[in-house]
Amino acid sequence: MTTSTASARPLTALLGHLGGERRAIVATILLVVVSQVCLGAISVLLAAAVGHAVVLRSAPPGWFWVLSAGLVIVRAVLTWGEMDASHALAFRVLARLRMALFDRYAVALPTRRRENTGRAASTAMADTERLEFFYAHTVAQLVAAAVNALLGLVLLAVVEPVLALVTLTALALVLSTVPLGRRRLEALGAEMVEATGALSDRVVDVLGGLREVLGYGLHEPVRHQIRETGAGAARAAGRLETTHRVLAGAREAAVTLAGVGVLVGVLGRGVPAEHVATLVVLALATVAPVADAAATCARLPALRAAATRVGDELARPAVLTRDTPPAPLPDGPLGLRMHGVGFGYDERRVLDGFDLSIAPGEHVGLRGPSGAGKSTVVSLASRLWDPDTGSVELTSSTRAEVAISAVDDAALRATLTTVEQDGALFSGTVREAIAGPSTTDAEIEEILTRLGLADAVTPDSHIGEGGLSLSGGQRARLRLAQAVLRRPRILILDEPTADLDEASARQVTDLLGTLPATLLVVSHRHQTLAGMDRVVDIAAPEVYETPTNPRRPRNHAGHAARER
Ligand SMILES: Nc1ncnc2c1ncn2[C@@H]1O[C@H](COP(=O)(O)OP(=O)(O)OP(=O)(O)O)[C@@H](O)[C@H]1O
Repeated sequence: MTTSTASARPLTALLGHLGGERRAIVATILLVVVSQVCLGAISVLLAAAVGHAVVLRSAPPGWFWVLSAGLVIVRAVLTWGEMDASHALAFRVLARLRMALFDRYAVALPTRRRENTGRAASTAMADTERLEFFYAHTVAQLVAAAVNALLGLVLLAVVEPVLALVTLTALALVLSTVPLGRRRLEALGAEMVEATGALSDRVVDVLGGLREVLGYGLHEPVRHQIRETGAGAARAAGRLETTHRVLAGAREAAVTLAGVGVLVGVLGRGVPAEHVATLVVLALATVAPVADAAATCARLPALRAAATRVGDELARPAVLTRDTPPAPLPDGPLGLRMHGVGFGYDERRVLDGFDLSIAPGEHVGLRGPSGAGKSTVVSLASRLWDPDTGSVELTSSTRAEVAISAVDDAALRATLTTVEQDGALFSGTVREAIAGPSTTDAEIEEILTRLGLADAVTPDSHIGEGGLSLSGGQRARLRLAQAVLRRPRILILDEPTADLDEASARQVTDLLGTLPATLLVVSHRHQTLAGMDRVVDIAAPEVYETPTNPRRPRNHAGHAARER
């Protein structure tokens, strides 16, 4: 669910997110304006040369060639510079818009509520690409057409006011095509953006669930859905193109009218024959760029729809807030305390007044019925989301507690590592997938051995996209290895042994028992929970089990007695 900013000027509103690029946009506009005027001047000079040669049967004077050659050189340099500048600007605009969106997604988390990420992806990828072109090229084109038209009209008015009047009429006709189909273009543009968003949703869904498509034989229904959604997008695009073509025809007619009108005016007013071509070309050079700009304006509704979607995404309410300045983390072992935590997805409450306190260095298990909210506790304890009520704090034996929301994000991630139930591994080698910046191969080999993976993979083994070439249990253990190699002070694990056989689960439990980190482990498996100092039942958090792991030396003296 997004909150619409409903900005009346969505394209202008996004300028606020382009920061330093506004200067570059102005510079590109200046380049394009001068380049456009040069082009107009070259066309008019050539027409003058032709008129001179055909009617007077003589070559134009020397200054003419010098001026023409100078303009051609200036235009060539400007075109080159403009291409260079506007391409670079387009990339930077794209990067800025995407970074602004990703920054917002990082605190607004579309996945927190059951939203389809395809739409967010479509906005971040496709809409931003449409807009990149607008800020880097279109604005400059519109301004250049306006300046060029103004100069052309002034020149024509100086030579012969009637010609300026005829050209002005043609310009008015060209411009009248802009509001002409506007409502329809707006509706069709919004429909097309909506339809391509829906298509993106479907495609992202199917790509994410390819195995299910194969496993359940869903080819036909999936194909049908994509075909239908694609056909909807194609129909919207088709209607949009037809409207554009009709309007383009009207604009061509207006440009032709300008040429013919000026020709008639010139002939009627007895202008010398050698100037006829010059004046007709001047009129055409005045009107044609405006016709191109009008064609661009006709595409603005689709761009406005894209800008509205980007603006809406950027206005998503944050579910993570950042305190500034960030609070420093205490040194030494850290504990974790959740106090009176309440949380719900949309209207549905999952946690209400939830309390959990883990002493520095303590290993705590969390269990409870399916759907009771254990993974939600993991997300809140890891600060992937913020609670609606209550607090989550990091505690230390030497300093006052620090609200987890007050800790700088990078410092928090270096301190607290979470292994989620369905977490992903990146493709590449085992080393690339699991090693931290200073991890040695010896450390990787040691942990692979301890987790029973050394026979299956080496640091150089390729694991495929998302670890596809591994079994589910191997993937789960590699994700654990990745977390352990980061040497976090707090490690939070959601079902680390769910995919494992007894022997592998025992290896994991044994490894966890030797970790100096503070541990919170969600599990349904008795054997895994038995390795913890203490187990909390989420359904009855006030009832704490007695320590189940006499093998592990307790390094959090006093805490357990206090809790029980
Ligand atoms: N992203 C989400 N959007 C909306 N509701 C959600 C979301 N994630 C979980 N829920 C709902 O919140 C409730 C708690 O889910 P959670 O995954 O925390 O339970 P759990 O105790 O970890 O379950 P399990 O043991 O089955 O993994 C469930 O009813 C679930 O449907």
